[in-house]
Parts: sequence; structure tokens; C-alpha cells
Amino acid sequence: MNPDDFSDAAAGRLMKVGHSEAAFHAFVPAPLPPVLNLDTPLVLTLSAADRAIGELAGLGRTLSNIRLFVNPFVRQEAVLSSRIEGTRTDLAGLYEFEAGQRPGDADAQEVFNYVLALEYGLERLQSLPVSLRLMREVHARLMESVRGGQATPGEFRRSQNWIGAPGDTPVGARYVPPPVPEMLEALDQLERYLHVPADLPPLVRLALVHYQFEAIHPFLDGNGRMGRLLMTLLLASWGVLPHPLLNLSVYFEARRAQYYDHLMAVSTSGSWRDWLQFFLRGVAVQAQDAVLRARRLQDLRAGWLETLQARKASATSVRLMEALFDHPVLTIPAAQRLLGVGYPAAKANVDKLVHAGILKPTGDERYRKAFVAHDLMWIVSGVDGGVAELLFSP
Ligand SMILES: Nc1ncnc2c1ncn2[C@@H]1O[C@H](COP(=O)(O)OP(=O)(O)OP(=O)(O)O)[C@@H](O)[C@H]1O
Repeated sequence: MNPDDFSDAAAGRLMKVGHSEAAFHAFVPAPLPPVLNLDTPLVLTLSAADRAIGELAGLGRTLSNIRLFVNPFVRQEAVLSSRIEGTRTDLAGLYEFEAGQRPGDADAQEVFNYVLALEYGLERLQSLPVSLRLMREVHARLMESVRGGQATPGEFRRSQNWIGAPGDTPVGARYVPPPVPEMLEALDQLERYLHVPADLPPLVRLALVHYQFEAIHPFLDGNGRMGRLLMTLLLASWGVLPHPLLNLSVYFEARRAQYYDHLMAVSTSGSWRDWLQFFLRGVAVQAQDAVLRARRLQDLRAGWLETLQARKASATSVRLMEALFDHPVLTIPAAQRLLGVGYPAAKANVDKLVHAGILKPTGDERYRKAFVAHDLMWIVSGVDGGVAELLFSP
């Protein structure tokens, strides 16, 4: 980190660590909240983001079958949040892993851990507020038995880390977070900030907290994913979005360099305004996108129901169709478990969904025993997020 890049408006202070050639600078973020200047364009973007998230939350409350749609949204977020850090598994790969089709796939295991960690965190919110303890517990799930064994799951770091290219040292790294004692103090301050009554609109607080968490970088590994997962937990705990339907990582992944540059610019120059503008626009775009996708999933379910009813399908087939929203990649043994029936009955019901055009056998020789609900996966992961972007106008 070059101290010359940091201006007087930096969102914290630089510290020199070590001596002579091994000396480097680390950044210690100032406690939240910063002094903010919410100008008119920013207020308009905040208002658009608030409206969009309100509509999404409303949809979550009014759709009786919203539970069906949460699972695919959570998985898409897990896939994209992990992809920002280079994991290659896609949505189909994650579902194949869950269906037992990819044993030993370390990438898919990491993405699945994200799902488990998020589900754990949402459940834990019933008994524990968002706090340092919750962060450690969720991190333990996220990093459970991951590759490398360096991650110290569930523990804040006890040594210096840094963000940079492989082989970088803290001397040449792009960003160096606070040394351990300052990190612990910054974490305490962050926790206190999380517990104070709302001083700013929740979406603004969310952007501040995300920056602060990343600037502190409190774990040896998994900070990007933890910071993004934390946003879903905060939205739920503040009652802004009770169901995890916002896929902010889709937005960040598509603009990864900008995302990183904005975080850096807050540290070096206190560019809170630009970070907020970028972040709030992301919330608005992704909330609108989620509303569109949830409606399409609802239409898909209604269409499938109609098809099955026209074919005089049994209640068991309808049950299996609904189970596809949780298991869009299905094997016959999985259908057996879901329906609580024997192999022949499970196979007969899967065949009915195949004949109705709902499920397709996968063509791949390795997965020949699996069946896939392609339409459902396409709605969740299809590359049409641009629609919401076009609709966006603050
Ligand atoms: N300049 C920066 N300042 C603060 N945080 C940043 C900066 N650039 C990127 N980040 C955040 O750090 C994350 C990546 O951190 P890092 O490369 O250390 O990965 P990690 O700690 O192993 O975590 P994970 O693998 O989940 O991202 C990014 O996803 C982003 O959220």
C-alpha cells in the first residue's frame, strides 16, 4: 500500500508496522458512522432502492408459496458470491452436488457451505442478534473443511493478512487491513454500531457496515463471502427483507473491479458518496430483478400445475412438482425420499413429470440417472438481469 494514495479525507488512519525493508503500512478504519453528505442524486437512488426492496419484501409477505422460491434465490446468491472469489461452480453444479452427483467436488462443497452458513445464520437470528459471536459461528459453517486448512474456521485472525495478487507481501499488497490489536478494537466498535438505534436509513447503514467489515478483514480467509452473507442477515434482522431474496452478489460479480475500487476509494479518499451510489443502485437493480424472477417462478408453478391437472395427475405428482423448487436436479432415490414411496412409484411419478415436459433426463452419461427442471433453473440463473437494469430509474 502506498501512503501517497491516501488523502486527508481517508476513512481512517495509516499505521506503519515493522522496521526497515520489512516495514509496511496498514489501514485502520475510523469507527462508523462517517459524516455523510447525502446530495439529491444520492437521495433519489436511495429512494428507488427503498421502493424496490419494499416491493420485494411485500411480495415475500403476500405470496403464499414464497417458501418455494427462497431456496433457488439463496443458491444463486451462494454461487455468485463464491464466484467473486474464483469458485467455478454454477447453479446446476450446486444442485447436482446436492443431489449426490458430484461427490468430492471441492468447489461445489464451498458453495454449498455458503448455503448452509446462510441458513444457519438466519435460524440463529431467532436467538442471537447480529454480533461478533454470530459472525464467528457463521464463519465456522462457511469454512468447514475447506481446502488448504489455513482458514481457521470460526476464529478471528491472530496474524496480519492483506489483499493482493498471489505472492504479494504486505509491503506491495493492494490493501492491508489493521494489525490484530487495532482489528479487535475496530470489531468492538463495529459491534457497538450494529447495536445502536438506527441513525441512518437501513440501506445506507448496510453499505457502511459492508465497507467496514471488508476494511477490517477480520478472518484469515472468507472475508468477501462473510461480508456479503452478513448483508442478508442484517436485512432479515432489521425486518427490511425477512426472506433472503436479494442477490446483491450478482451485481457485484458483474462489476467486480468497480466493487473493489469503490471499497478502496473509501479507504484512501473517504469516497462514501460514490460507494453509496454504486451500492444503492445495486440494491435497486437486484430487488427489481428479484421481483421479476419471483413472479416468473410463480407463473411457472401455475403453468406446471395446469399441465398436470390437464393430465389428471395425482396429488403425489403435484407434490413432486412442488419439491422441484427445492430440488431441481432430482434422482429417483431422492424422489423416493421426498415422497416417502418405493422405487417403482417414485420412478412412475418422475416419468410423469418427464412426459409433461417439466423434467428432462440429463444427457450427460455421468449423470444419466438425474433429471433436471431446466425452466426453473433458467429463471433463477438466466442471463437476463439486464432487464431490471434497464428498468432502473431513480
Ligand atoms: N480495497 C479493498 N478494501 C477492502 N476490502 C476489499 C478491497 N478490495 C476487495 N475487498 C473485499 O475483499 C474481498 C476479497 O478478500 P480476499 O481476497 O482477502 O478474500 P478472502 O478474505 O479469502 O475471502 P473470500 O475468499 O470469501 O473473499 C472482496 O470480495 C471484497 O469484498
